[in-house]
Amino acid sequence: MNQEAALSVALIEDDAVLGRSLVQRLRLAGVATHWVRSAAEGEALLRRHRPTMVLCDIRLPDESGEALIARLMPELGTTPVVVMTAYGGIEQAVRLMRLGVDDYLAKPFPVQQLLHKLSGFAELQRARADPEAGAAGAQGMPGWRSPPMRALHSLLGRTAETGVPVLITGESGAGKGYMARMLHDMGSRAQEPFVVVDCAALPAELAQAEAVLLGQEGVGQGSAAEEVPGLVGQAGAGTLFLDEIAELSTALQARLLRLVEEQVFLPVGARRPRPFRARIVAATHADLRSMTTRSSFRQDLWFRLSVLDLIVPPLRDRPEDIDELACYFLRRVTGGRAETSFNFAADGLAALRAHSWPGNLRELRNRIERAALFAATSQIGAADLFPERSRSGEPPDAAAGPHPVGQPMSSNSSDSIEEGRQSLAEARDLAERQHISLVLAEHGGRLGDAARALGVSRTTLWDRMRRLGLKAR
Ligand SMILES: Nc1ncnc2c1ncn2[C@@H]1O[C@H](COP(=O)(O)OP(=O)(O)OP(=O)(O)O)[C@@H](O)[C@H]1O
Repeated sequence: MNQEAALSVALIEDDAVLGRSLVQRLRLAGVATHWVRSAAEGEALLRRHRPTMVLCDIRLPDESGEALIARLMPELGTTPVVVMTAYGGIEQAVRLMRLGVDDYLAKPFPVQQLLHKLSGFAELQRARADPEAGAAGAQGMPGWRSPPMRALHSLLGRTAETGVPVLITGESGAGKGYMARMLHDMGSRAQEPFVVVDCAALPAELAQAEAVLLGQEGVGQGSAAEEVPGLVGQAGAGTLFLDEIAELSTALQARLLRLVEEQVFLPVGARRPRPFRARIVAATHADLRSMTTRSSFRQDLWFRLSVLDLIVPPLRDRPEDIDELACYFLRRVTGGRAETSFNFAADGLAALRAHSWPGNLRELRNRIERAALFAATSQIGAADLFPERSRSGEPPDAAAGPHPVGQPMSSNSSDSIEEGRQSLAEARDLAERQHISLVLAEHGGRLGDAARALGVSRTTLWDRMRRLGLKAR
């Protein structure tokens, strides 16, 4: 390992023999090691010292390592935590990783394994500290600071190499698609195709949908007849990502079940099934479990898909991630010049932290992109990010025609209405237009979701939009 002198481990282990031996071996490898033997001492150590990595035993004399970590996790930030366990096996490891633990070592383990993990974490920390770092750095991986996201990251890492189906659930815009892509990129499938199936956009007619999904044999005439591969075949040995899986028709659910259970698929017109080698990752914001009780989703398929159930928490449940994500989106929109061209004013950051983010990361990204486009100064403030809250709105621009939904409405002051020129009806329509437009943008233009968020029926929303001159995207 390089730069060992800079590495340090906080070791919390009550077993004197193992503790002494680990200290010796780590010091020999040039790793500064602080060893304590109880949870209380561990807590005191971690409050005054931030190591490269925390290595903690699960059974401690005064408190369990699990309880200690659960309590300290919010303060540990991005400091990696590895637990040593002789008991419990995988169930315990999964529970610990849900707490935010980064990895575990089953006793007895070779010290080389520990050193390997340590150097990996050190590499990640260097990448995070370096703004020019690549995919593993802060630019490539923002929003993983909070305990639930750290836990998810650990789970992704552990399962990236396995082929088990994964079901990703979470609110709209929380990052399910992003997570699916990460799972693909983290394993050896990264070199293989990542094929997205938007289940909501498959043709309504079964034969057409089957052809898109499974492919079709004998397309064309006579000897020129050939097989047109479907999305399933195109996935090869990579990942087949089934987005919005709850939208899949009952007939296609049956085809998918065969794919998952038997690892084969039959293109339209083919006599012999083809082998299926890709990993299936499905995502939905719907509650599949309750759909199975209403028989709108097959229970057997749900069981098969949810071997590993990853829940992406909504942004409001991980406030620790907001600042980093906001800076990341700002850097992206300004082509990496955030520090020199744009910055968040204090009230801007405070407003971002206080918002409840019903549209999750998509809403955050949209608001920042819009603010960077329309902000009057290089300091992005609360009014740039939440223009709908400011008293002065923008005038309905008759000449511009209907405003496309999902795109921000201008908050440019030159467009704003001069005080006293608006009738009450105009002011109300303007506020309504802005609000509907924003909620639709937050929900990716999906009328159903936006209607739910606005507390009206789809038809009412559609009517209002028509009357206000708003067009669906
Ligand atoms: N950890 C992350 N870091 C950076 N950007 C992210 C992260 N997670 C999500 N995003 C971005 O946030 C936006 C929304 O994410 P994504 O499309 O994955 O959400 P989703 O949960 O799949 O939404 P939907 O259910 O509406 O399809 C995308 O632009 C995505 O690139």
